[in-house]
Amino acid sequence: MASPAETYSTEKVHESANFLKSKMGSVKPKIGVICGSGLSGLGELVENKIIIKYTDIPSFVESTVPGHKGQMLFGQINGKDVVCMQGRFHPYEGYPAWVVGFPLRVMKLLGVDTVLATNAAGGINPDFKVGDFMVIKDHISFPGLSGFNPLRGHNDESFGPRFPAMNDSYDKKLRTLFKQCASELGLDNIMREGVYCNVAGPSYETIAELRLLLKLGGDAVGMSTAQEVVTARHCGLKVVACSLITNECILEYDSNKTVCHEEVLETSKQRAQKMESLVSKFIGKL
Ligand SMILES: O=P(O)(O)O[C@H]1O[C@H](CO)[C@@H](O)[C@H]1O
Ligand SMILES: Nc1nc2[nH]cnc2c(=O)[nH]1
Repeated sequence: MASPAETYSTEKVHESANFLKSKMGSVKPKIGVICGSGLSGLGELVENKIIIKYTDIPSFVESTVPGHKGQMLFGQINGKDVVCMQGRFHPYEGYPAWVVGFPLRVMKLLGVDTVLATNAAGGINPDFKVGDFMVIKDHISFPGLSGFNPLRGHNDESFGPRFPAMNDSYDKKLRTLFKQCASELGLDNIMREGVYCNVAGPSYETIAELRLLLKLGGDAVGMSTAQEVVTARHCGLKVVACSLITNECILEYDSNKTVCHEEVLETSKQRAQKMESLVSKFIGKL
């Protein structure tokens, strides 16, 4: 009989978590932060840092994408104990969906109850401008819908149910708090809310694909976050997520513009300070 594809192993998640517990000293993180492309600077907010490279953590893989540092930090942001992933894993790096979600289960075992995920995304909504922030209210995961779901395979009931609901993935109260923090920082003019389309990448989208995403109700597009959110929600973590709109999506055939990762990283660099102030304020209020 054929065996199911390789998937989570409970022992491996516990092994990673136990390794990290032995390194994180007296830090007791209830908050997990994931830094998106070019947003590793959020890690600079962490005080009294303990740094652990992904390559040293059992069952973690390498972060191969420019703008993702590939290390886990423990310490405090604005007085709150946090664990911060400076860099994430993407399916286009060749990793199965469960590997991309693996750190979220590890966070759960470390005591985390709330995850703040950030990402860089292209703006599909024509009202959005480069440099805007978009608090995510929902996602459409094309890989997830077509079988590339991190929960595929054996279900470990100790983490969550076989068929978890996802309609309330992006916590309403946390979204409101996030927007309120943006308001207090005078960022209302760049703060949006919308639907994140998760695509597999690594190629950016064609014009026809982007027009399809727009018609389907997408506001921004990127190659991450959904697998993390599905894994986090499955094991009962609360989620808030924010995209930085790093580039305009080209929807017209006569445009002479294009998109590249350098532009993505450049916009992230320009908005890093604002994102850091927002994240710090938000975490201080959790
Ligand atoms: O989603 P993050 O990791 O922020 O990065 C986004 O930016 C990269 C493409 O420029 C892709 O990895 C895409 O997902
Ligand atoms: N798929 C995709 N990912 C991105 N990440 C940052 N910008 C983009 C984009 O335009 N498309």
